[in-house]
Amino acid sequence: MLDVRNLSVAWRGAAVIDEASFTVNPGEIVVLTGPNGSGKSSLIRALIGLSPVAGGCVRWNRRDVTHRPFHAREGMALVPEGRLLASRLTVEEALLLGAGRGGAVQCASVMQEMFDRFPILETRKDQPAGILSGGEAQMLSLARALMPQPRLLMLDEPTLGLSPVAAKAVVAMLENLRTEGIGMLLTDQHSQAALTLADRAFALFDRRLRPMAPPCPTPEEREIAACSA
Ligand SMILES: Nc1ncnc2c1ncn2[C@@H]1O[C@H](COP(=O)(O)OP(=O)(O)OP(=O)(O)O)[C@@H](O)[C@H]1O
Repeated sequence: MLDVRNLSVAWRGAAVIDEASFTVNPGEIVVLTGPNGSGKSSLIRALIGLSPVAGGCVRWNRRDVTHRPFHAREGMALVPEGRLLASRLTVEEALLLGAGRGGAVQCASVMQEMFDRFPILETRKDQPAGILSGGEAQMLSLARALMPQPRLLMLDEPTLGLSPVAAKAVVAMLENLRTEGIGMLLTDQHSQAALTLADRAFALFDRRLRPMAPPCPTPEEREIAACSA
């Protein structure tokens, strides 16, 4: 589904990523970990055209989209790091903003689907997004990214700054999305929580992306870890 080959990223000539290669398939969770400033955000933002690509290519459903505009990447969605939601919009308005090009009827039905997935958002739908707690705001970011019904979600540090309970709720939601066949690429500095989810994981260090050893847990090991968490 997503095939990244020898992708290099550079900000104003300063290399951040050298020749990263990996794939993400439907229903697969791929984790990128690495210290602060290693280039995790730059890498995932390059995949949707927000960071400057210095070489290599991004293939999306077998099409080269490396230098194509964002609309050529329909089916990809980004959940950015931190609380980037416009604080004065209500929860409902913030979701509508994520809906994209669907008609009113389709939009209403997807919105209801989001409220079914995230009941807390329905109870807060008329309130400003800016007053949500960290965990609720993360749920809203996730719901907003799901509104156009993507097949690949890219999540930048989805559990950063959350309480253990809120982080667990996000992780459970990602597990559910995986069972629905949505592929996910997520960055996580504190790799432990993310690695319990990972089908494959890579570490970014010295601009290079390296497969992580030891291998990621098997599905059975993940289930045991989830039960004992
Ligand atoms: N818009 C930008 N313009 C210039 N340089 C940038 C820009 N965004 C990121 N960088 C640089 O790219 C490098 C990697 O930053 P990036 O945010 O991708 O790392 P990260 O691994 O996501 O860090 P963190 O874990 O702290 O969020 C840093 O040196 C940063 O200063």
